[in-house]
Amino acid sequence: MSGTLSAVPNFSSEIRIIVGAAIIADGRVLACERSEPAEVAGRWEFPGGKVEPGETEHDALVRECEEELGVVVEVGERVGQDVLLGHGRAVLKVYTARLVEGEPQLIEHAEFRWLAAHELHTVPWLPADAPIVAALPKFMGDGA
Ligand SMILES: Nc1nc2c([nH]c(=O)n2[C@H]2C[C@H](O)[C@@H](COP(=O)(O)OP(=O)(O)OP(=O)(O)O)O2)c(=O)[nH]1
Repeated sequence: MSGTLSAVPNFSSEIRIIVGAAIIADGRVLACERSEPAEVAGRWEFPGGKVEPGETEHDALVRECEEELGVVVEVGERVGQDVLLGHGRAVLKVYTARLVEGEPQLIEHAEFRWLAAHELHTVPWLPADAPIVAALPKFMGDGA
């Protein structure tokens, strides 16, 4: 060991990518209530999670929607910009998606709701989602 930190992989500088799916059907988006961990339980989010090593963002979205909701989705366009999370240690990227197989099941979430554009403010989103929620209506068509 040289005693310098340069020989040690600096995991702290790695930025995790979190992907979220804004699943849209008939002008409504699927909002999901987190059941855990305690700090975020009761807050609402887009289904999704961390991109695993070797996985594309697209693959991660498809996998997370299957794990969390039991559905197959087709991934569409980016919604809004990257949102920094955890003091810059992670970045949230949200994409539109549409259901191609199955109906959402409550597997990991406490509740879900299909919200029209004018109802987006009716649930307490995770704070980081605010700019994404603001950008969403133009992707939702005429469902208000
Ligand atoms: N899925 C998702 N996560 C979000 C959103 N907004 C937001 O701040 N987050 C944060 C909450 C968490 O700190 C992190 C995602 O972590 P997660 O626990 O859902 O990821 P995961 O499913 O891969 O988790 P795990 O299997 O490793 O426990 O991103 C959002 O809209 N969707």
